[in-house]
Amino acid sequence: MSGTVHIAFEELSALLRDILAAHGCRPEVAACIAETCAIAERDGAHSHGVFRIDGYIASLEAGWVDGQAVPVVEDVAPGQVRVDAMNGFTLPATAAARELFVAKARRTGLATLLVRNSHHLSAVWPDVEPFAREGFVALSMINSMAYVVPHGGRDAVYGTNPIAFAAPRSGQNPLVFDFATSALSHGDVQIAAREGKDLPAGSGVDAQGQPTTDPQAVLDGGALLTFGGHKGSALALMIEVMGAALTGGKFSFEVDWSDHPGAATPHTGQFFLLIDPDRGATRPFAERVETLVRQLHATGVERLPGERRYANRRHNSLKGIPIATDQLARLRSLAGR
Ligand SMILES: NC(=O)C1=CN([C@@H]2O[C@H](COP(=O)(O)OP(=O)(O)OC[C@H]3O[C@@H](n4cnc5c(N)ncnc54)[C@H](OP(=O)(O)O)[C@@H]3O)[C@@H](O)[C@H]2O)C=CC1
Ligand SMILES: O=C([O-])C1=[NH+]CCC1
Repeated sequence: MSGTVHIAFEELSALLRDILAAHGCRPEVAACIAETCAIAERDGAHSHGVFRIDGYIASLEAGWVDGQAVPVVEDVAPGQVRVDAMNGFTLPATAAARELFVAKARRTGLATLLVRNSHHLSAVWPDVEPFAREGFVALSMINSMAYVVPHGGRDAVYGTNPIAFAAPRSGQNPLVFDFATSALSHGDVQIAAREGKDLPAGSGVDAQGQPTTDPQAVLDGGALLTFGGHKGSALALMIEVMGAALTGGKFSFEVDWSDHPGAATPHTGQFFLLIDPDRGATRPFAERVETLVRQLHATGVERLPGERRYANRRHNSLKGIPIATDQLARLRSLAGR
């Protein structure tokens, strides 16, 4: 049986960077994906941590995504930036547009960033949290691949379509949440299948459209449901509109990787909105957010979204990130070490 070791964030990030570089990513691309993947592992978001490295490699090896792509940034309006990721990953595309995007939001009070022709396989809160640390309210949405049946429909049309939100707090880590609009993320279904665990009732259907709690039945031609019935379904709909129709990316149901067996990175689009709260009517905004948080605590709320991740971050930054020894050995061999 494999034991567990603890590894420093920088060491894990460097290891993942070497793996991605060894599989065809240029250095800047490898660096930003490795960092986000290591952040997810450090903060305890295992569905989008090192477990995803095989998906990145599979998409690169299948020729589905271009690890060498150089994104093209377009300055289209006073409050709007577009990026064509050129069939590369989303993270380097947003990194390339970041400076212009932030400058526009500062100048005009708000700005949108529309990324298309891009592949996203990571957790979404690392995309928005840094903006809140710079004082912005940030929102992001991404559509993915058709794994989710719309409420009232028969077949999968939507992706697991996550939404992420971040806002500054006064003297505290930003208020952050992000989640899939499906009952579960596809990553959690894969992990449940690997660990031989059942899914919660009401999260998925099998290939015949019958309710199932068997993760393998969901993976083998079945589908997920949206969370919260028609309400989650409406959010998933909005994310298709914002992530694909608005950005110029593909709808989740248009992602066709049948010619690229093994590919695992959805080729769609990502929407970002930044708002400068200093242009709002409440100043200081972050203090106003604290008034709400105090009321939540007063009514007995002990856990705000994001707090588990911040606690994991504090702990694992001190003690190291736990990782199974056989998984670490495998990562080292993938890096050619
Ligand atoms: N790139 C992509 O296309 C996709 C990415 N994803 C990513 O997968 C990850 C997991 O998604 P998902 O499984 O839906 O999210 P989770 O259900 O794990 O978490 C959802 C959010 O709710 C918070 N939360 C969870 N439980 C509680 C609680 N009891 N009280 C208060 N807050 C709570 C979490 O905070 P905390 O983390 O602090 O617990 C988090 O912000 C996300 O990071 C998402 O971005 C998902 C789908 C597609
Ligand atoms: O877990 C998930 O649902 C996904 N993660 C990246 C694409 C879809």
